[in-house]
Amino acid sequence: MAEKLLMRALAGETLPVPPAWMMRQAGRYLPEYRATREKAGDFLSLCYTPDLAAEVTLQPIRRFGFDAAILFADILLVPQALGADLWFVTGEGPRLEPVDDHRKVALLKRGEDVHETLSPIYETVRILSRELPSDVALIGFAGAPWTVATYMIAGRGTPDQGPAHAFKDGDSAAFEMLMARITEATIEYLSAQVEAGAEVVKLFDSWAGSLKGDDFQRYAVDPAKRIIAELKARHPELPVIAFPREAGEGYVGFAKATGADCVALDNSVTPEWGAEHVQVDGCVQGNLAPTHMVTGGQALVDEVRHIRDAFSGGPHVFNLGHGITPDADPENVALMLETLRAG
Ligand SMILES: Cc1c2[nH]c(c1CCC(=O)O)Cc1[nH]c(c(CCC(=O)O)c1C)Cc1[nH]c(c(CCC(=O)O)c1C)Cc1[nH]c(c(C)c1CCC(=O)O)C2
Repeated sequence: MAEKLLMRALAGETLPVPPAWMMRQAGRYLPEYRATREKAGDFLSLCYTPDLAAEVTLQPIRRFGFDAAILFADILLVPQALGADLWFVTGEGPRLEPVDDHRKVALLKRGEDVHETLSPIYETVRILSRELPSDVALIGFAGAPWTVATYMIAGRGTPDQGPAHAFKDGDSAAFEMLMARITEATIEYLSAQVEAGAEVVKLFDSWAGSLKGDDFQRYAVDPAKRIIAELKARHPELPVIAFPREAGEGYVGFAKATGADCVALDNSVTPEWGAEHVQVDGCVQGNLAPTHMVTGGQALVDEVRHIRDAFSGGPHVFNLGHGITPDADPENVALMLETLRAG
């Protein structure tokens, strides 16, 4: 069988039709997701029940025929595995026991100890690698250390990552220790996903855009570089997608600086800019605005063609610029794929 389209694009091949998948493709906009989540009881039980997590991973593949499946889990399972209590408040989002001083950081678990909590996730990956259609690639993932740290320090999502910036600037030794603990755990977690059958991994740095100047190098580039180097030492063929969301100028040279095989772009940059400044170094992923999945129509069709054409000169993985939202219409997802593949 010819190699999977996603693997070919990540290896640097320019394809006539790019492979496509969507961030948060298994999610609340799908009635079948909501039904399975109900069966699990709540979001975290869904993440930790391998049969059900595999089921929701497969739902968008069956319904739409994406070229890749992304493991169903969450970036906040790593803090939980490190020992910080995690829960989700319906309609509000995640809550964690804050890790906001030196003592609490020192009490976190180390590296390989995270497997105890995370082993159900590896079982989900094993089920998926058996059950996915042979032409669909399986993507594993984790949060990048800075983004994970922002939730751990504040104990919740924050609009400007203020508590994390204050901790970084106020107690840099404790902050560096926290970043190191998350980095170690992330290497172990992603490596175990690969051993279980993930073919690609993606690092989500959703809040990279709030790191300015030297901080971007130290807390977005350097940890990604370390994680990627260690993963590639253990798994030399493994492609890695990095997503330093809203990095702006920081996207330029990010692949070279970190060793990532593909850089995912959010929709604050134009595809023309991305082609000129980022795709010159290799594969890019992105970058349709998620709002098109709500509004649809001719604007969606035009924008899918625009993005496809702008990136047609090099390796490209078609995706949204951020996750699909719960108010999206599944019909628009089908229209997006049909437009993309119609040439
Ligand atoms: C920051 C972040 C989180 N989680 C994630 C990120 C990075 C990407 C991004 O910036 O969106 C990543 C993530 N979260 C989820 C996945 C699964 C795979 C996928 O389909 O993309 C992935 C890759 C499932 C999820 N993670 C979450 C849901 C919704 C939970 C539900 O069913 O109620 C899903 C499907 C919950 C979650 N998880 C998180 C938040 C802030 C929330 C609450 C907000 C929300 O509800 O959308 C943390």
